[in-house]
Amino acid sequence: TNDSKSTSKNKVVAVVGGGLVGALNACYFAKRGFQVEVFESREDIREAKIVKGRSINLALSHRGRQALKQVGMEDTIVSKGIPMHSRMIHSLNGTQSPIPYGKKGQYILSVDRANLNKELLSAAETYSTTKLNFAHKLLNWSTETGAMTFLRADGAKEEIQADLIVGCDGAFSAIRKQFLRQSRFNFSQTYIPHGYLELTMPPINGEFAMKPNYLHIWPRNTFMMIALPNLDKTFTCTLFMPFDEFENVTTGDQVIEFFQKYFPDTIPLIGADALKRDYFRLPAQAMVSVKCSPYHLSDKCVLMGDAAHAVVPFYGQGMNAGFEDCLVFNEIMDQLNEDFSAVLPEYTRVRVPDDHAIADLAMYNYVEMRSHVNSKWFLFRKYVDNTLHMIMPRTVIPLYTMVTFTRIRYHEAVKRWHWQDKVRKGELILTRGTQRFSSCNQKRRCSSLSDKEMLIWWLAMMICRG
Ligand SMILES: Cc1cc2nc3c(=O)[nH]c(=O)nc-3n(C[C@H](O)[C@H](O)[C@H](O)COP(=O)(O)OP(=O)(O)OC[C@H]3O[C@@H](n4cnc5c(N)ncnc54)[C@H](O)[C@@H]3O)c2cc1C
Ligand SMILES: Cc1cnn(-c2ccc(OCc3ccccc3)c(C(=O)O)c2)c1-c1ccc(Cl)c(F)c1
Repeated sequence: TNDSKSTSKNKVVAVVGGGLVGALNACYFAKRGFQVEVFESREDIREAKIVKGRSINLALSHRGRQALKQVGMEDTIVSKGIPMHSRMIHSLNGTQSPIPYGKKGQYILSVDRANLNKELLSAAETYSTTKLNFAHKLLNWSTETGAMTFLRADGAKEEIQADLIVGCDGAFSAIRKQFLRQSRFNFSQTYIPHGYLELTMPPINGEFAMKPNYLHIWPRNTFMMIALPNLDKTFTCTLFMPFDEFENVTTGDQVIEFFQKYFPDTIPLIGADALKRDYFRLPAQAMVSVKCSPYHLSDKCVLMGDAAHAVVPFYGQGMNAGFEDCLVFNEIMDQLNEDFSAVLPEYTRVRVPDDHAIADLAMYNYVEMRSHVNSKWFLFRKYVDNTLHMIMPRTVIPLYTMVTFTRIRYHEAVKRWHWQDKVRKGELILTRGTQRFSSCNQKRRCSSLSDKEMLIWWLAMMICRG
């Protein structure tokens, strides 16, 4: 109704954090007619040189694209992304095996992080009601009055009030610090023993060194490496390795020895000298998983993005989940007529189970990949997934497909995955042949599936193992 529009017109929303989620959120609130003030501790990255120490490119998938689409940014971002239609699994002997992600339209996009952030900041700035305040670092805020204290580049402190505070200040959120003092606020933080570092794979004779439209993966159990393509025809390779191992590799020769053993095909592509140089450019970065609830504090403050749920990057969903946070919050704003006292608790009720689910899924993927995913196992698992999905498209949807190519709520995808696994377990009983009736009497069937369906499962397994 008009009066709700007029009230949002003079309501101030403070977005703390001008990273990927904060910048997108600014677009969402500005589009609704709010006065938006973004406070970002760093200088304006559109003027600064490359930001070091962050992942250089990211995989954008369906959830993130839908969130960008809502504020008219999807085409701008997708046009500067590189589609990855399949994984390319690199075996130790240098064999490369492509496995498609799905049907024709199902691809993920490699996008440049800094460019994405710049585009979103500039998009936010196109709204007359948005102001971007750089070099403003939140020091503290009062949960009683909502007053925020910022430290400015000139060392002065500035106190700011707002009608709503949106904490988008990342995994080590200063906004969240005040939540920790509240009764019944749940918080957990886990650093995993792996670190990551990024290496650049340059073009060869002006062309990509590897096929560009693939997510290149070198699964080596404890060690994994991935490579995502960039518009300048380089690849950004991310090496994941336990910190203990990083500590063992301290000289250039040891780097070459390590790559010779685990990623031999990449040495000529990255270049031995570049490898020795880039490997020591920055220390390996840590990866943390943060879960918390509730995401809101009365009608005053709400956490989104990594500030609410930092996830380990083994599903390529952190940013996609944070972008989807903005979309879900916006949907609830529509449903509850922008009444913050109703919207915020509803956002917590709806979103916490989903963000906790993706945090758990990412951690599960990490544990699964580091424990027994080498290239053979990776290929086998994906062949099984794709074959069963082909045979029974409505009954079996691979978990990766539900997470990456649909907006099935993350926690629903997990529930469905467990159900499918139970059915798969049922199938295993069948394929154990004679054992089939040892564990249950002749009359009663061991699983709910019909013999015909069991036979299909069994055939599928045989095909995959073939
Ligand atoms: C190695 C790696 C690979 C990844 N790959 C992918 C991928 O392929 N796909 C994907 O979807 N996600 C990926 N992610 C996750 C993704 O990077 C994060 O989920 C995403 O950056 C979260 O965005 P955010 O805006 O919530 O937080 P951030 O990007 O951390 O932004 C927070 C912002 O707040 C600012 N800030 C912090 N403290 C304050 C303060 N006190 N006052 C003011 N401002 C402050 C920071 O300067 C920053 O600009 C990856 C992450 C890593 C580490
Ligand atoms: C950046 C990004 C975007 N998506 N994924 C991703 C993640 C996991 C996947 O499968 C898990 C699995 C394969 C085989 C058996 C169990 C689980 C697949 C897949 O199915 O291709 C793709 C990543 C990624 C991020 C880090 C590492 Cl280390 C990595 F390898 C990939």
